[in-house]
Amino acid sequence: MTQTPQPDPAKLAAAREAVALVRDGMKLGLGTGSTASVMVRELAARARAEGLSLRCAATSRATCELAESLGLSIESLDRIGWLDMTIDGADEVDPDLHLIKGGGGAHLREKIVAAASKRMVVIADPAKVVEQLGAFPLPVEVVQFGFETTRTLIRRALDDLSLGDREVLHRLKGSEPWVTDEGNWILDLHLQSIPDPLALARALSAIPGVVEHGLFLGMCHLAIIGKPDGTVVRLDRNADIDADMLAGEGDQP
Ligand SMILES: O=C[C@H](O)[C@H](O)[C@H](O)COP(=O)(O)O
Repeated sequence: MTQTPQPDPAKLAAAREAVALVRDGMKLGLGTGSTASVMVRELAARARAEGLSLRCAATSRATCELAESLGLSIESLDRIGWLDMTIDGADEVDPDLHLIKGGGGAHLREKIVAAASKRMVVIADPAKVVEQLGAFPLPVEVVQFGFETTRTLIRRALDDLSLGDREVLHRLKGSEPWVTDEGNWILDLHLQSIPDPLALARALSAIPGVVEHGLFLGMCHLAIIGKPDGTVVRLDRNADIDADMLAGEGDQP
């Protein structure tokens, strides 16, 4: 029998803390990625042990398959309607709880599900906590039609924001374009830093051909940061971030 590998202790701690927020009868959004997968496993185990009745919407095919394989019932978002809470991972979290998401290419569905939720809870390990967004390449989902034109329009928008000369790379899987669950392609914007996330978000959203970018601004209500020793830190918006939480320092996994 194939054994599930032991989860990273920091991700497990964050996932457990988030799953403890779940109440019987809730309607939940389930995120995507390695941290969200740990959460889905914990949620399924708790639901089974306590007989919780939950209705869940998944943010990707991968999460849907995992959740269903563990006995969670997945419905379409439109069938469930508004959700009580979404629990998801992130690639970066800043002190305002602005996020970069989409490292796994799921940010389009993730953003729709988060927007349909009363509360978005992000779970992450300390490496995701940053003072300023942008070291992680910003994913932008783009339709295939006119792809190079859209890429040029994005480069011009970056120029206008004094973010020119940055790499705008077509995400590949092997030698083929990486295709999202919605059948689109992804550009990864290697920006190093994003001094004005709101201006960038507005500029990207205004470009025809851009379906969705990975900036989640003002959407996250609570970030739960798991640490390798199994403890967690909760970050509310504008809470001071302890220096040792910052990426590259302190308790790294
Ligand atoms: O598209 C993927 C999602 O936005 C993930 O939540 C994000 O990439 C974090 O994933 P992980 O928990 O694997 O680092």
